[in-house]
Amino acid sequence: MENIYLIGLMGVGKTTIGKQLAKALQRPFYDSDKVIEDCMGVDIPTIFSYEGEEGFRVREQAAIEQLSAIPGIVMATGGGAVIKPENREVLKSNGFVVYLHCSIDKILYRTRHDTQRPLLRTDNPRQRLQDLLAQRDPLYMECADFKIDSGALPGKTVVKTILQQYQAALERHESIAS
Ligand SMILES: Nc1ncnc2c1ncn2[C@@H]1O[C@H](COP(=O)(O)OP(=O)(O)O)[C@@H](O)[C@H]1O
Ligand SMILES: O=C(O)C1=C[C@@H](OP(=O)(O)O)[C@@H](O)[C@H](O)C1
Ligand SMILES: [Mg+2]
Repeated sequence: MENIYLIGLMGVGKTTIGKQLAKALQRPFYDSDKVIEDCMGVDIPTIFSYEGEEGFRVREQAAIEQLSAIPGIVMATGGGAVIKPENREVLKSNGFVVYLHCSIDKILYRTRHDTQRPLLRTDNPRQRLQDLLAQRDPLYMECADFKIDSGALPGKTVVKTILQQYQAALERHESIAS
């Protein structure tokens, strides 16, 4: 319960909002993608090109498992973290899971100059995002303690709302435990 995990499609703002949340709570921040890149010494597109998505998923699972053992952290996951059932169990059982979502139009706009997301390197990124959302939305929903639109609201409001929901969940948790 102590940790906060951010899940959701590419470009919804997990990394950005996660950093702000951690700062507000004075907690350590980890981004599973960055941890994998730092560990490998290469970027995500390079890992995809050498090891494929499957190889990346194995590394992602290991990173999420290791990071989740650190108490009191805020972690931004990669958009596909929920694919593996093992990750879903780790997220659900170790923290407060926040599902960030926003419109596909907004994601396309935010990622229009991006070169770091191999899954968006396609002729039709809109279709790719729609397909990924259809596959993953039920998985995000399975894990989520709270879902919030990170496109319609200013970042500061998103952070403030998540903090309120997290505090309320902690209080509920403590009253059940006592
Ligand atoms: N609330 C926001 N308002 C405007 N731009 C944002 C917001 N959140 C994120 N962005 C921008 O959108 C892009 C994707 O954000 P990022 O945090 O990397 O998303 P994710 O980690 O979910 O893929 C970045 O360029 C970031 O600066
Ligand atoms: O949706 C996905 O499968 C992915 C999302 C990326 O993270 P962001 O969601 O932070 O962009 C990164 O993990 C990798 O490119 C795969
Ligand atoms: Mg990210």
